[in-house]
Amino acid sequence: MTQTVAPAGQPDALEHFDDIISRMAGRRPALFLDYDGTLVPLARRPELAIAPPELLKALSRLADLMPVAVVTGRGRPDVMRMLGVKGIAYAGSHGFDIVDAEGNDLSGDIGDAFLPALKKASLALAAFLDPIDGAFLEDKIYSLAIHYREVLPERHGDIAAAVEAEAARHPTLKKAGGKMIHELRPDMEWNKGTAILHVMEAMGLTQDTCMPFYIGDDETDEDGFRAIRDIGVGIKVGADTGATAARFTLQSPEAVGVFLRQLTDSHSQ
Ligand SMILES: O=P(O)(O)OC[C@H]1O[C@H](O[C@H]2O[C@H](CO)[C@@H](O)[C@H](O)[C@H]2O)[C@H](O)[C@@H](O)[C@@H]1O
Repeated sequence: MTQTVAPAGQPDALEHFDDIISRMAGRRPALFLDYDGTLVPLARRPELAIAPPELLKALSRLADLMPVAVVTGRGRPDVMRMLGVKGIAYAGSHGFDIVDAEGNDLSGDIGDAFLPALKKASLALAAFLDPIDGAFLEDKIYSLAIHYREVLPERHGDIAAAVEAEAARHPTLKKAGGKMIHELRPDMEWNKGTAILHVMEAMGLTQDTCMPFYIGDDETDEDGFRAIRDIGVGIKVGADTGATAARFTLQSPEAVGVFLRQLTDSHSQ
């Protein structure tokens, strides 16, 4: 099932832009984009990872040319507030909360059975983290992020243990990782990859007529790269991408911006 390839140095998507375009072979692109570390650089706290106006403009232009969806670990209302771009789909909480470009719900009640456990875990972990300098809980409704980026390293072990213990108390939840965060999520086979395929189906985007791109930077994005590996193009963001199922890389969110502009230009002619 896991289809991660060795970090032998995936080709750079900007250097191989023409090759990527030629893979479309007459199909229409559909663009799936992660937010943190992909569209915007990582910051000390979630509210500081602000999308610059030129990014908002670029996404708006892209949305006029092709289907665009942001697929993020953030809560959907949060990422919609951060971007505010109309005409694109938003999948929040790793795909447990999705609306299409017109604002129609695409996720139904998929995560609802997990809400009582998430609420209990949220209250318990918020109380545990409260006295720890720099630690905080981000409640994203269908998942929880426990942030420790600003915490002294000697407390990292205590935080990881507390999250493990809370996960053990709730068999319907599972612990996952991220960049200086732990997460608690519903323990079911639903992730960014299944969410992308679900959005494609809901929007009538078939692999005969459409080639999906997924651009992301983190371990949860690997699900997205695996899901589209045989039908589209996965691009991992970062200078050191490690083992990944993505076929191409981009060095930074800035390089993502350049790639998006080139994609716009190549489709507006
Ligand atoms: O799927 P993504 O869009 O990449 O979201 C993943 C997580 O991103 C956010 O946390 C990360 O970015 C923060 C702001 O730059 C940073 O402070 C934190 O250390 C990173 O892990 C977000 O807050 C999480 O909810 C997302 O799951």
